[in-house]
Amino acid sequence: MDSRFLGIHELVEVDVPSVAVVVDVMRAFTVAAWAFGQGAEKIVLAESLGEALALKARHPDWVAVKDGPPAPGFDTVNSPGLVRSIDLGGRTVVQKTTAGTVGALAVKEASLVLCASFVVAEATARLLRTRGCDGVTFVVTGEDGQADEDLACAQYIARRTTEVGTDAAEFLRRAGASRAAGELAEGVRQGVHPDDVALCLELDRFPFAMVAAVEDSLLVLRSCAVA
Ligand SMILES: O=C(O)[C@H](CS(=O)(=O)O)OP(=O)(O)O
Ligand SMILES: [Mg+2]
Repeated sequence: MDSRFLGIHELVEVDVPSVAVVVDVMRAFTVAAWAFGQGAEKIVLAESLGEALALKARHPDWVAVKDGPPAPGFDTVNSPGLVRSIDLGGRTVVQKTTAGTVGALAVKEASLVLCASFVVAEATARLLRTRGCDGVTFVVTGEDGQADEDLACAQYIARRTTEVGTDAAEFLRRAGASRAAGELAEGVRQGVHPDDVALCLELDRFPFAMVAAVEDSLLVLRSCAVA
């Protein structure tokens, strides 16, 4: 399998990828996986805070999530430690964050878009294996493609797709030593639960992959059971 690792801004220089894996470990796609774990039916990835609020206004039963501090109109923030205690059974979530949701929207034209983090790493690799994907573009969403928690996770999934026995330890160590992990632990970022970093480093917490596709002009993320 040919893998390339690009930041969001580098995507404008390449053709639309056939298969894209958008990685955001801290915290968008760890939060998304927890939302599905808590029963969410689907997650709409919003283009802007304004669109998220407009969708929430149109669908008051939807659960609106943003990163950073809490804000009027939003139900909660982009924190796995907080989302894990919300019952989302059958609900639609609308999520807007700085990096993860932006990265997914940047590749929405790809034939297959997966959103990933360590909590769904093996399921993501298994889906790539079963689909027989030979060229995969990994979108490293954080820090213009330099975020080591995202790059480490992307490299781990890429390796794991072809070498099933790949050990995660060194990749998880890098993520735990990343700038994002430090900022979350030190309280630099807002909307944080004390367990967030540990939850983002919980390998294969969930058995499903997460597939994004355009539905009625919205980019919708759904969990996908992988045999
Ligand atoms: O919520 C996050 O961790 C980040 C945003 S910030 O760096 O905390 O402001 O968003 P994400 O898109 O999940 O990387
Ligand atoms: Mg991030």
